[in-house]
Amino acid sequence: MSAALPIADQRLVSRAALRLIAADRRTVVVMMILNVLAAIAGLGGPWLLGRIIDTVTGGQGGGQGAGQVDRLAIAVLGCAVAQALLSRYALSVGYRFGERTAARIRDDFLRRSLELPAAVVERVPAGDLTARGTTDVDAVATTLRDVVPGLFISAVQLVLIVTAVVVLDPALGAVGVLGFTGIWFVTRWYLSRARDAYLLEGAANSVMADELAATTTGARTIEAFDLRERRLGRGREAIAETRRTRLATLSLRSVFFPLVELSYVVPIVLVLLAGGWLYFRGSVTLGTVAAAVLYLRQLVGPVDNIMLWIEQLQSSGASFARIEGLAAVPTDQTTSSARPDGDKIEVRGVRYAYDSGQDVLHDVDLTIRPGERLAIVGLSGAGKSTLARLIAGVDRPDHGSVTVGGVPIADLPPDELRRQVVLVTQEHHVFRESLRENLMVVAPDDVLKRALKTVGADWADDLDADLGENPPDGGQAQQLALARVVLADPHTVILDEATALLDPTAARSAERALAAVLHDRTVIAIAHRLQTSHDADRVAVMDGGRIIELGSHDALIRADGPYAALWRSWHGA
Ligand SMILES: Nc1ncnc2c1ncn2[C@@H]1O[C@H](COP(=O)(O)OP(=O)(O)OP(=O)(O)O)[C@@H](O)[C@H]1O
Repeated sequence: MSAALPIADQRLVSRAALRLIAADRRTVVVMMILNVLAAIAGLGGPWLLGRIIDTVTGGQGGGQGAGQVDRLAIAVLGCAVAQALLSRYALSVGYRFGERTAARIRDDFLRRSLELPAAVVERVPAGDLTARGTTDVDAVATTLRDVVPGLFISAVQLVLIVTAVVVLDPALGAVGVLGFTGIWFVTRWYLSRARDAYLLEGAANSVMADELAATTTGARTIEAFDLRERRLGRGREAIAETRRTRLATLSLRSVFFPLVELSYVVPIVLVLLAGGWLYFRGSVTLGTVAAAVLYLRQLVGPVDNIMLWIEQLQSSGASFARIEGLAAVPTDQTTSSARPDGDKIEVRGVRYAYDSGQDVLHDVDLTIRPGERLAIVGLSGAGKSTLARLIAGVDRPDHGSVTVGGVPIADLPPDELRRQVVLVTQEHHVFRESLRENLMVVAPDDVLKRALKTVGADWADDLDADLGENPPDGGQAQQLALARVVLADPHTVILDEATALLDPTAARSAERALAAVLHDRTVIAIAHRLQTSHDADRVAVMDGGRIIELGSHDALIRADGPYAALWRSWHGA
């Protein structure tokens, strides 16, 4: 168990973000044009106010001056209305862009989750995939919808306002821009720490989700083995770690925002000082100084938003890196284009270890002849299920090869693999769908019903029955899984405790029925019952990750080796 899913590096995240923007580039262009127009309209106000001040201080009294001021004031109002309308329109275009892009991310996540090799999904902590698919996807979707459009507007406003101050008076513009450099250093300090801190927070969330999932799904086991205290301890540790990582990001924010607040005052004070000095020297008018200060005051809005959103971008950037991490999972699908030549399965010199631990299979050699019935027996932990997974193409051997018709089984594309080998274990998933959809194939009703009947599923007469509302019990789910195998009709079926959840009579009848359907198929059965190995053409005896005996039941009994001993112990002799 356990290796967590990878996290995408910054290069992959940037590339993914550019891909999302490119996918909706027309909207992005419209958004950009609307924002530029809105920001230009916003620039009119301070400039016109500066002109009003100059008109009044220039001593243009009387009717002519008042008329001029009235016209300027109406223009200020016009600019404000135009800015509001354009911004509103830009924002709604932005929201639509955000929602569409969020839907794309959700869609990609679902597709990538489904493409993950089964062996990877089995080994990653369940909470990790769940947290990425819920908390992380939601965080990115919210950011895309609310933050990205706003950030865009603010960035355009920022550029235009700074340009306006410089055009208004280059000297005052230079002082203002100089005053804002403090924010640059504060932001750099924050950004250099924030990504790692948010990644740690995301990882802690995953662990907590995993612990909670394990506690809820394992409720029965916890009760049976009195593991309450131990689970509580694990839960508390996970909660404490989540709190610690959240406090770390919180403390970064608690330094960042006050420093940003302070940085706003600096450029205004500097421009007032420089403006006053230039005014008394007669280099600028009072209106120009007032307009420059108003512009710098206007900068506070967009810069404030950008700072706030940079913060949110950090946390959702970490979420996006976790979502994109799925793309970095090696899909292991070196799908072979070669088609198997025949149905013979060959296991040659196979060694295998779980997660780079110790080998649990050592130099296993086995040839399975088409149409034969092979029973694999051995004590618990001998390696039977591991060998079954390799033959089913779920895992790949670390050394050696497992092939069908000369092609490595794990390299077969999923559709081809399903036609070749199907592994049936006691873990069957029943989807919250109709019985018909749960059978996984499109076939006429009578074919589906015949398959269900074959495996003794007499309860399953209504193909439209909603299994989400009336979930089948363990035995019924097992019959459903066996019916899926009958319908998939592969040439090799591996049964690993496939009937363990049925009562002995039902199990015997399901096995017999299955044997009838699979009479010309290759069947590999991990044998837990005497009858299975007795009825097999050959029996492979495993011990300590090796095949130590191979032959027919009769021959092995005659040889009086480990199988004969096992057989006697099964008999209770
Ligand atoms: N997912 C896993 N991660 C790590 N080790 C594993 C995993 N599954 C099995 N093992 C180890 O591999 C070895 C072989 O296990 P395997 O399940 O193949 O044996 P088995 O003969 O099928 O046993 P059983 O009859 O109890 O199912 C055992 O030592 C087991 O602990």
